[in-house]
Amino acid sequence: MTLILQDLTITTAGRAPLIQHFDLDIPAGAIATVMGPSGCGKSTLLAAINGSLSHDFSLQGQILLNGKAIHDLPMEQRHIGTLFQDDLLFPHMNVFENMAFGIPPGTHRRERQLQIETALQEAGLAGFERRRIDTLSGGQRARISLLRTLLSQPKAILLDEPFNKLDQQLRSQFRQFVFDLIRERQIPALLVTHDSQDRPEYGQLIQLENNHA
Ligand SMILES: Nc1ncnc2c1ncn2[C@@H]1O[C@H](COP(=O)(O)OP(=O)(O)OP(=O)(O)O)[C@@H](O)[C@H]1O
Repeated sequence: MTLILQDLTITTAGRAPLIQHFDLDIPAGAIATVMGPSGCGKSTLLAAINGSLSHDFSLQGQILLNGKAIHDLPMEQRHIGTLFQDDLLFPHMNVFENMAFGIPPGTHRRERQLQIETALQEAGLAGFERRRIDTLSGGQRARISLLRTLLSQPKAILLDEPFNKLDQQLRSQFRQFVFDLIRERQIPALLVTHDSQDRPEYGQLIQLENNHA
């Protein structure tokens, strides 16, 4: 699986292009990092990739996932998982119910149960199925959120500052957990961050400028 961005230009009416002639090639299991000042277009770039770009923007160029052009497909057909600063879990539901949202519809009940159980075991959270989200620690919630994304079998993962709300120690633990799973599953990933410590030791670094001021 590879994610390739080819000659991407993102514009909005009446302003200089936000992103211009942008190229990036992310092989399976690699994590590329995008950094840059506030407003330079990091989140907009991710939105262009996962199909949630606002209609205020226009996009030129190509986005290829495993060789297939996805830039004209609706979000649900792109198979891209995104993790945000907020874990977007439903606090009053339990872990099982939250994780079940990640599993493709039509999956048999027993199979769904097995997938959730296995994922929890691998993450050191065996037996957490019936725990309500609002009784979990920040680190546990972060892990559940990543597991839910992985259950949807994404072909690429976008990380939009997902470590931001965690304190220093949890932050480095969760970062390692995310990086290890991405490498293990051989999924291409794109990380957006303000903090150079969030970068994996390997992978490209792309510095965006603020062209849009
Ligand atoms: N719907 C929109 N229409 C027009 N301009 C927009 C829209 N949404 C965002 N922008 C502008 O696009 C630019 C890029 O925003 P974006 O959120 O991608 O930046 P960012 O690099 O992710 O910033 P931050 O680090 O603060 O999250 C900003 O100047 C923002 O004001």
